[in-house]
Amino acid sequence: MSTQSQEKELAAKAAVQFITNHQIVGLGTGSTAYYAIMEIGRLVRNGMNIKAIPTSKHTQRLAMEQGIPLVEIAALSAIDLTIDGADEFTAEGLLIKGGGGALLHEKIIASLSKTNIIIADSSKRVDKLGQFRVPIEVIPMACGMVLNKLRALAGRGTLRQTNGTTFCTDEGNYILDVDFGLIDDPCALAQELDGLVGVVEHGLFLNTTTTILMGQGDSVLRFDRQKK
Ligand SMILES: O=C[C@H](O)[C@H](O)[C@H](O)COP(=O)(O)O
Repeated sequence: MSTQSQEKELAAKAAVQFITNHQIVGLGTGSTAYYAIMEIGRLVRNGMNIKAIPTSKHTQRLAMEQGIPLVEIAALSAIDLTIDGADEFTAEGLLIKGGGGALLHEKIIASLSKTNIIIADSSKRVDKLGQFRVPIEVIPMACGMVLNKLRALAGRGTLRQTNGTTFCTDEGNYILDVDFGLIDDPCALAQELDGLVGVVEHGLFLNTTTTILMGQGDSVLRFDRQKK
């Protein structure tokens, strides 16, 4: 296993220790969240009693394979704890997410969660967000219009493609991956993006994180931030 994978697994296993019996647990999406789902599956098979809510169809399939009991989001007013990955994070708890295209569900689940634990390997830590392009989920017919508007915000976007076809989210929307350079004021940018017609959601997660657990070599570093 590579060092990066080891760091992901270490962070994931450390996060799973925060789960207690009878909790509703949000399950993130991506290669780091994968390790958390595997560990939760193991604990459930050993008798842990929780219900989980997945952040994507992919995670839903994984959780079902692991025998993790699932609950519908419509049945919930709050989620106790969510464990999810990130594409970039700062020690202050600012994130870029959506590299896997699940940002909309992830943001909904994060906003419902009393505690959000982000798990990552050490390559994800940055001083300033923006090296990773910001994923923006858009209504397909509004793509061209949104790309033009983003240019006015100094954002250079490309429509996400996978294996030669346009990537579609679980909701049937498209993703624009947008380069804003290093982002001096993520809150101001998030406000601009929130105001763009045709944008469904964006990958700037600025006030949801409670704690970040980052694998580094053989250890796990913890960064805490209070949810506003
Ligand atoms: O849409 C995907 C999610 O935001 C992921 O949590 C994020 O892309 C990190 O994924 P990974 O753990 O595979 O780097």
